[in-house]
Amino acid sequence: MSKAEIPGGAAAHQLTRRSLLLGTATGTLGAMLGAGPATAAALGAAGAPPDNEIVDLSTAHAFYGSAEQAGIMTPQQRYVLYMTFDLTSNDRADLQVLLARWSAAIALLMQGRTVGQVEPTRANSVGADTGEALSLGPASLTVTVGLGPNIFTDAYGLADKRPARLRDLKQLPSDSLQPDLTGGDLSLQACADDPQVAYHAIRDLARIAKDIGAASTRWAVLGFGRASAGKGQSTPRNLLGYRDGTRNIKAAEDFDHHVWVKDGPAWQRHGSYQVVRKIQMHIENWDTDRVSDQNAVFGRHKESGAPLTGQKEFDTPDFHKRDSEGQLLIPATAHIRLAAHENNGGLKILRRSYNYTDGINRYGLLDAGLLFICYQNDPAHFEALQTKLGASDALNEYIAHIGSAIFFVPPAPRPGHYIAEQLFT
Ligand SMILES: C=CC1=C(C)c2cc3[nH]c(cc4nc(cc5[nH]c(cc1n2)c(C)c5CCC(=O)O)C(CCC(=O)O)=C4C)c(C)c3C=C
Ligand SMILES: [Fe+2]
Repeated sequence: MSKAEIPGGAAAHQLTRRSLLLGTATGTLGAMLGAGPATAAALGAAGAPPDNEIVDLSTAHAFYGSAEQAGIMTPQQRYVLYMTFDLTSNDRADLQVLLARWSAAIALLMQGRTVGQVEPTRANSVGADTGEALSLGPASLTVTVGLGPNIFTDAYGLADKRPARLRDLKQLPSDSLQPDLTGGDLSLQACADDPQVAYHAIRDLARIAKDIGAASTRWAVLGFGRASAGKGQSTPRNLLGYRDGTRNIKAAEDFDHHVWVKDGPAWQRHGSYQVVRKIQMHIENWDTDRVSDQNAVFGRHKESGAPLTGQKEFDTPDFHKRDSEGQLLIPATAHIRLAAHENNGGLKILRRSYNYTDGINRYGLLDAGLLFICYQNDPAHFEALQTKLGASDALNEYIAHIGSAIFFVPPAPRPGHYIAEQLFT
């Protein structure tokens, strides 16, 4: 995804204290101050340095210009605000206006601009933009729009336009879905390196939907600490303490083969199917488990991220290797054995997940988990993996799938056009 300079003094913005966010304070400050006790203390037991990453909050991604919408192949930003919406109007013109106005607004937001005046010229009128992202910079914001299965019905005259593989997900083993965390007619995935920038984008887009009378909010999750890595990124950790994203899709040919839709009408090509699962973690139970057992759950070492058959994070797992007693080193129920493409006929999905927390539940326990977001050119690929994981994954003892949704993400519009415009022609 291309980086673009923002108009109006982005370069000046670039090196202000606000515009640079340090990946790990100990790591980057340690390097600036010289290696001292703080840096030494930050080294893990394995002697590995912390993951340094400097985030440039003046980076902007382009809304127009790529065939695909931003926010899928884009290097993963640090935060997400993910929200789904219910349509509140049966008039297809309202949906059309919503997609047109959202497209224009997203193009501005991704440049770090407002969607309208914060302080209107007529002082006694309502601001078009809520203002909380003024001067925060674009922060690599991407907003990705998804269309849910219920849009493609006779009610909107769109029944014959439904993408071939868009349908509700089938019931899956391990489903503990809560209706208020499930479904939606539209989705917005706003990712940014500043959570306030992501929040502002969704808030102001929700305002536009309400203003038109086209859609209302359904469910939302604020995610942090990206739990998977794209090309060129170091692998972050999920809330169970494991590196997540080591064997994620990174190569362009894998995107072509597994992520982008290549068939059907032109308006669907370069689109993708977005599947989202809100997965709650039983963190206190996990924290009482022995690390050897935790390693067996994933089939990887906690600190290094190496497979149990290797030494380094990116060593290829050997799913046949056994110990001297004939036991598989990566157990039969290990998460990576069940999910690996080698054991699923070559099937791969793109994971773009985030950690989340909802604070503390009514029992005083940590209410947190993983907002699992994945992209693939056929949602049956997610279903195949989750059918297997839901039935046998050792991880199931520590997680519950409580939310779920599926959307078709159309390609990016050409300049001067809006998302999914061809639906209405
Ligand atoms: C249906 C697909 C998947 C769900 C749901 C899922 C949930 C989930 N995963 C982790 C943590 C890890 N997953 C890892 C690897 C991995 N996971 C999936 C799929 C789903 N995970 C795949 C396809 C893979 C790659 C397997 C491989 O090829 O080896 C890993 C290991 C590191 C990595 O490669 O990313 C971790 C750790 C959690 C915590 C979770 C639900 C809460
Ligand atoms: Fe996984």
